Amino acid sequence: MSRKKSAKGKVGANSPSKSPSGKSSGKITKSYPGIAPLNGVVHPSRPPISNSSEFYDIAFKVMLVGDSGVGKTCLLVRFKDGAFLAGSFISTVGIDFRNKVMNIDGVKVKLQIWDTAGQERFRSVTHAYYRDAHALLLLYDVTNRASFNNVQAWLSEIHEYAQQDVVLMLLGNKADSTHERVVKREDGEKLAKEFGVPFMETSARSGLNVELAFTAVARELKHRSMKDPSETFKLQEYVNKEMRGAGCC
Ligand SMILES: Nc1nc2c(ncn2[C@@H]2O[C@H](COP(=O)(O)OP(=O)(O)OP(=O)(O)O)[C@@H](O)[C@H]2O)c(=O)[nH]1
Repeated sequence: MSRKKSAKGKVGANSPSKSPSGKSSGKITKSYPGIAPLNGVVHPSRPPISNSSEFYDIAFKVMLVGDSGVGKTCLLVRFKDGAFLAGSFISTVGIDFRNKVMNIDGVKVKLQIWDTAGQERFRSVTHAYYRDAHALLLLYDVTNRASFNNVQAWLSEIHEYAQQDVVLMLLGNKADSTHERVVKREDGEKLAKEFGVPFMETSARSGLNVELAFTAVARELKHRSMKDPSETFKLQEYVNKEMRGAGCC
């Protein structure tokens, strides 16, 4: 698979966007064409529009944020294509997205997942996208202490630019890198607890918890949008239960 990332960085310029794998994934505009109205308005299996090729009932925008190199693009590619982008690291330029439709208890939930550039120089570009995000996955790299130390700064940024009720989850990525690990799982758990954010470790390389992270977010968003009082959903409890079930951690 090509390791080439989107290299346009012309957000709002209506230039065709390239996915991390080099495939076209649609146009980048701030009006997000092809996405259902905000706050999870339910559509009776609406037909595909714009660049989406699958039917869905509800759609949400999810953003991946965190320092450069923590594995945002790799996590997205693992989730979308089930593959790992090995090889030399090429930083994302600007912002890009890919769609995935998930079946959550018979409801087709479409996630439009935005992969942002972690580099400081693109920060003003990504700020513009926070406001429309329904969920944010904030990543750090368990082999990079600085990326963990920066989590607090990312949370401040999120509080400043994102919606107040945005679904948020902290992910400690590269959990496969046992020898290079410098951030313990307990440290991630502690920090997450401190800020009241659900947490889990992931690995884009091995696939550990990647599907689970997106499924948990999709379930939370679906639950919120359906507002079914008979059903309660607690993201962290769901994640813990699923991980125990999988014999993990
Ligand atoms: N061992 C290991 N390496 C990973 C994992 N995820 C990503 N990497 C590697 O980390 C490097 C950076 O990954 P990217 O996904 O490009 O990082 P990013 O967060 O998108 O970086 P920016 O685009 O600069 O924001 C690449 O060399 C990947 O191969 C993982 O789970 N395990």
